[in-house]
Amino acid sequence: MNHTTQQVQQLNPYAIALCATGRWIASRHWVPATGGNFSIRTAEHSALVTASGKDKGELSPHDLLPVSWAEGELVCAGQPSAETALHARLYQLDDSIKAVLHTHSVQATVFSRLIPTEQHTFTGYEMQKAIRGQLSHDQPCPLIIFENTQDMPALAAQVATNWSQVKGASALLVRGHGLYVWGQNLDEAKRHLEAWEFLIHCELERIRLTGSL
Ligand SMILES: CSC[C@@H](O)[C@@H](O)C(=O)COP(=O)(O)O
Ligand SMILES: [Zn+2]
Repeated sequence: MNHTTQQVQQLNPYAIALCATGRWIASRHWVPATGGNFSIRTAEHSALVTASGKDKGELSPHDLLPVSWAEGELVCAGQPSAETALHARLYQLDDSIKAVLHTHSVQATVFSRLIPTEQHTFTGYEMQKAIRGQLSHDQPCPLIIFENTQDMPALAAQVATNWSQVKGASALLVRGHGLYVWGQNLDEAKRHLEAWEFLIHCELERIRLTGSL
């Protein structure tokens, strides 16, 4: 990145907003040890994606790399997140997705390893209404769990194959790994993240106290 591009990125409102979001997420202890990654859509076939290996609580705007995709090919000048393929696939699957946030919280990681099935349905929590499309605590709120892999294009393909089950929930869990959420803008993605982390935390406590899945 040349000096002029770097200066432009310092003033990029998308990049500034994602850095602030990273500080907020890190303050909740949801992205330890460089875990997690974030992106925000900048046009139909492009997004800013966090650079790989950064402390996500200490991002500066030049750690947000422009990534574009066309006909399945990812193009980026630097080294974007190792999980860029999944971010890009989510944007391709749903035009209304404008931001994607991925976290590695203790609660999501432990919860994903306790649940043996491919889906867990939340019900009875008022907080479910913080999620787009959820109108009542009584409305079942499913969360799909994918098996972890280091092959990100394969995970992205799995998500695409199962998209009809996933999209209503605005989130997915990767077993032993972490949570992905998305939204129609960055604020909605943040709200979904906070709501899902809360719901997962509640379910984990319920399972711990009752011993029942
Ligand atoms: C701390 S290792 C975590 C990584 O393997 C990965 O899962 C992750 O979320 C962060 O990868 P990154 O390439 O920095 O975006
Ligand atoms: Zn991760």
